[in-house]
Amino acid sequence: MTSFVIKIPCSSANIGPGFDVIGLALSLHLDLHVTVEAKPSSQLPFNCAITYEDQSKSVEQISLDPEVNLITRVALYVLRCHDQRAFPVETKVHIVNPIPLGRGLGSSGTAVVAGVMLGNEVGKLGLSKERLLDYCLMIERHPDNVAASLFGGFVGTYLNELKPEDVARKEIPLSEVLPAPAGGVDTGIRPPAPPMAIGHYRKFNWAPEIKAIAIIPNFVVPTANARNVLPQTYSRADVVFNLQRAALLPAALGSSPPDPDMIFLAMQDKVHQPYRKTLIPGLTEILQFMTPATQPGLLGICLSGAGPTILALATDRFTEIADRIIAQFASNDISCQWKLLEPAHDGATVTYN
Ligand SMILES: Nc1ncnc2c1ncn2[C@@H]1O[C@H](COP(=O)(O)OP(=O)(O)O)[C@@H](O)[C@H]1O
Ligand SMILES: N[C@@H](CCOP(=O)(O)O)C(=O)O
Repeated sequence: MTSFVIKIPCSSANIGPGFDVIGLALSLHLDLHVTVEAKPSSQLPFNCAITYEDQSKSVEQISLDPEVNLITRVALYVLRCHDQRAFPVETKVHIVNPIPLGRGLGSSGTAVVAGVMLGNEVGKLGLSKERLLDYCLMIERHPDNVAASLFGGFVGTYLNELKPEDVARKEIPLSEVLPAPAGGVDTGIRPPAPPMAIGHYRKFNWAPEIKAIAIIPNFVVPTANARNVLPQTYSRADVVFNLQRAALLPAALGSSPPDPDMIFLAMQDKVHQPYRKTLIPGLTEILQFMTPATQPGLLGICLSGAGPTILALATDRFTEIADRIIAQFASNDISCQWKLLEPAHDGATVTYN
């Protein structure tokens, strides 16, 4: 028997102006406890049995069918790109998930990273993390959250300009990458493997004094919906506004001691947050009602990923800051939980028992 644990941090993407570019891995981890037994005890679909421990108090039921569950479906995609049609006999995957679903803390990106790591490990494929990022990008398609979860820390990401034939392969519909479940039947179709080097990342410094407060409202905003409210085109003024702030952000968050006014300014955004206010009651007020001048300890506030979670960066007075944001949500009859998190510098790890 082989057994190992895959650990993946959640993420907060964008950090204000870095829409689809900047991500931060945070200290809330999805764990997969995996065992592979050489002898089958029963006939399992695709040789895989899933158990799921929800520590996130989400209402959504996560499927335990390996063809449907996002993590095992992604693992099967990676395996099938390498001519392995199923998990090795007999794979047991126990998922322990404290990341709230659909709240902007990268639960789906973390699950996709978990899937590629799982496929790589059980298939003994020996793929590098750089190559695994290609597999993630065939599914998630924006690199900010998956690169943070895979590599850890505070990252800037970009997509490479690919050759025309590779562009076509990268843009293959998701339904061909992750085909609809076929009711336990193996269709034998080999899915499209990703082109090489779709995306890349660079780690930035993070000042050790800066902590992340995640204020998590009790409602879901699916990332797809939050992307659908964004415009197709932007004014030059809004693009320049974001470029100016995104260029400052890594230096602002990497400098010790932190400069609160510089960080607050560098976390402003005109590309995604103003449009997402239609999905998150009170968002505009929440992003503006306190500043480092009016709240000691505060450095900056932004939407975490596609929301609805709010990320407040701070050096101290964490409870006070969280309580003030929670009170703002409460004025719109929205209740929240909150967590004090730190950057997770290690990214996704595998530990053999
Ligand atoms: N651990 C998991 N296992 C299986 N599916 C997951 C897991 N985490 C997230 N998902 C899927 O991803 C969806 C949330 O994705 P998304 O809308 O992108 O929100 P988020 O901001 O949390 O990533 C969930 O509704 C669920 O279907
Ligand atoms: N850049 C993306 C990030 C989505 O992150 P998630 O945590 O909400 O999945 C976006 O803003 O749409």
